[in-house]
Amino acid sequence: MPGTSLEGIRPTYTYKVVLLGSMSVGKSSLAYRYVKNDFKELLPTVGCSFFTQTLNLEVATVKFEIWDTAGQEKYHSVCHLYYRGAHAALLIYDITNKETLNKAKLWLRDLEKEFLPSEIVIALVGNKMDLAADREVATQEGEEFARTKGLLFTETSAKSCHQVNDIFMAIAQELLQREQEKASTPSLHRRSTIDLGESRARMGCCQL
Ligand SMILES: Nc1nc2c(ncn2[C@@H]2O[C@H](COP(=O)(O)OP(=O)(O)OP(=O)(O)O)[C@@H](O)[C@H]2O)c(=O)[nH]1
Repeated sequence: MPGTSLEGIRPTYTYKVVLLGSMSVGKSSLAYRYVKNDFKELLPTVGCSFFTQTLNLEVATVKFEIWDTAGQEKYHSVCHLYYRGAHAALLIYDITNKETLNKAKLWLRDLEKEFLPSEIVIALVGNKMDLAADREVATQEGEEFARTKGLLFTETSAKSCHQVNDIFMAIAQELLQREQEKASTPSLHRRSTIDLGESRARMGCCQL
């Protein structure tokens, strides 16, 4: 019967996901790997770039709008504009560079000022796992920090395609679970649809 297929009744959720982290940790490479399943040695980001990816899951369609921010220090002051309205954030560091984990902790503090824990899903991501021989950050260190802060955690390699799909899938699952919880407690504020005014503001910010 028309309109009663699984496709017809499956809800669609659009989520803004921001990638945050120091310069050269691999933000663009992770987005590129996830969306294009490819890796390029040079992907410099000026200001901000934008990717979309759609996941057709059994219970819902999830559309990710992935905002890739430049890690250069000069962009840090405008970054709160990028993550405004975000549903999820990937805090990315480079496992071969301890300082990038310290910077990720500062990004987390920024996010904590802007969002309640229930408003955003945050994943801590140690990238460049293929360079484990040059590791400066032990897996346990990232894992332990993520656990104390209630973050999702994984180590990835955009280059060798390790755990890249998995972390985005974990984020999708967590967001959908929160949708279910919200549906069963209707008084809570729903954030699954994109407000057009808000969306226009975001486009403006991307032209910085
Ligand atoms: N070995 C290895 N190199 C990587 C990986 N991910 C990224 N790179 C390299 O690290 C460098 C920086 O990658 P980008 O993706 O441009 O990093 P970014 O965080 O987007 O950098 P900005 O846009 O400057 O903030 C590039 O030379 C990439 O090829 C990885 O998983 N493994």
